[in-house]
Amino acid sequence: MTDSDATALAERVRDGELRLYELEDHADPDTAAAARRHLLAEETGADLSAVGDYTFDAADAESNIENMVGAVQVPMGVVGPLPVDGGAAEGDHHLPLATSEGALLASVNRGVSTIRNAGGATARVLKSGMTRAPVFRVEDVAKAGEVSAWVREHVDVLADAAESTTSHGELQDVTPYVVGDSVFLRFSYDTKDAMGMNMATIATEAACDVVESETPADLVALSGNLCSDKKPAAINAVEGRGRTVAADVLIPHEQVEERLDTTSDAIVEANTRKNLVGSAKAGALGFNAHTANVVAAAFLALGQDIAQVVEGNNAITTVDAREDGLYASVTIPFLEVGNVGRGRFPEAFGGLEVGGDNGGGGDPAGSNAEALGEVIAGGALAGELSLLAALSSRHLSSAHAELGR
Ligand SMILES: CC(C)(COP(=O)([O-])OP(=O)([O-])OC[C@H]1O[C@@H](n2cnc3c(N)ncnc32)[C@H](O)[C@@H]1OP(=O)([O-])[O-])[C@@H](O)C(=O)NCCC(=O)NCCSC(=O)C[C@@](C)(O)CC(=O)[O-]
Ligand SMILES: NC(=O)C1=CN([C@@H]2O[C@H](COP(=O)(O)OP(=O)(O)OC[C@H]3O[C@@H](n4cnc5c(N)ncnc54)[C@H](OP(=O)(O)O)[C@@H]3O)[C@@H](O)[C@H]2O)C=CC1
Repeated sequence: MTDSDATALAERVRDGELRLYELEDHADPDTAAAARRHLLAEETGADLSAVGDYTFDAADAESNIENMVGAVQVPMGVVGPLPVDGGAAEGDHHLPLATSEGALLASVNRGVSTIRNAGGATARVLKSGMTRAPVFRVEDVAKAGEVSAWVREHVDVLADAAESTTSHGELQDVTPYVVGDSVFLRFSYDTKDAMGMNMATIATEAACDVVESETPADLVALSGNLCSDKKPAAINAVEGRGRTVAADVLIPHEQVEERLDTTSDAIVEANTRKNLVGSAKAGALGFNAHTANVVAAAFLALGQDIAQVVEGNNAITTVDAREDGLYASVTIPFLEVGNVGRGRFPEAFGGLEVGGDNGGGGDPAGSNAEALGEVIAGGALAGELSLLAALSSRHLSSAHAELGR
């Protein structure tokens, strides 16, 4: 690619000959991106040289982005080693976290070193199922009842149709929900080592064809918002979505005092009044301090779908001053993670292995993605412990003044 190629391409857009989004039909993806940067810089006066200084071939991102201009760079750090005794994860793990929030990594790292010193975290994926819930229109509630009954009696027929579109996914169940003349069918899939949103959507569309041909239901929208993707929703908090994962640890009281500069009782009171009572009064769906910080930073660093952090924030943090130590847990009802699939854009993060191996070779199938979920849950637990400690020892603002400014 030469700059003159990009400039010439930009000229053709400016002259109205080409549309901005069709430049890859006329030049290689890197030149197309350069032409868009040229036009954007000209219009805005912005210096886009850093945006254009990316290290991967733009062609490798073609299934991840449209109208590409370049790449954004976010500082990435690492916390660990975090020992995780998981259902899938085992041993010590380093968790990369990408963020622009000063003090966050120091805090999570403090929680990690406290957990490590106490012998490590235990973690388990308690349920796994990626959901897609199309909405259908019917004549009336009598027909809605008829469609629901048909669906319940023909899950196997729907599974045949759905599973014909994938060589990995398995339909677990289909649950009908009715509101007047609307019927929602919440399909849940075992997506193995993939996060599975594309898989579930493609498979569900095939199943919808069967519902429309066999029942009086007419499909209105392939996603009826009861899935519920990228929106905080109680159905996910109760039923789970993606991986439902929990992590916990028991920290001797003296280690709480030595490493977190506070007491177990102070942490318990802060969690009760803040994460439980405060969240309840706020009408929050999640009862935690900042699990979204760790989920977002891990998703960014590991090429997950960053919009699905919405779900990761609906965690519940519990702490209890037991006789033999401070018991702490984080339960994340829906963590949508995967180790395989184009959506992860491995070129961006260099295929860092976290939890299980990168890719789809989990044995049993799905265990790589489960291990990733367990390590992220362990990181979220570390972040909860450290922030609760900082709040109860009154170090929050000083930490951010020192590290975040
Ligand atoms: C900042 C600290 C950790 C100091 O805490 P400290 O105890 O003074 O730190 P320390 O120097 O004694 O080191 C203790 C451990 O911290 C780690 N550590 C210490 N410094 C670093 C560093 N530079 N880089 C990496 N790791 C670091 C490190 O692990 C070290 O242990 P070691 O490994 O040496 O045995 C503490 O004051 C703290 O955690 N404060 C809380 C800050 C925080 O959690 N911020 C993020 C959340 S704020 C937010 O976005 C959410 C919020 C608050 O709005 C949500 C809500 O509403 O609640
Ligand atoms: N479509 C939508 O409505 C939405 C899509 N997304 C996007 O979806 C993407 C994630 O969806 P996802 O389906 O995971 O991604 P991909 O479609 O990118 O990849 C998943 C595919 O990888 C294949 N595969 C290969 N090996 C394995 C294995 N061991 N386990 C499981 N699958 C394997 C499967 O193909 P096969 O099925 O052919 O066997 C599977 O469908 C992200 O980019 C996200 O942003 C997010 C929200 C909504």
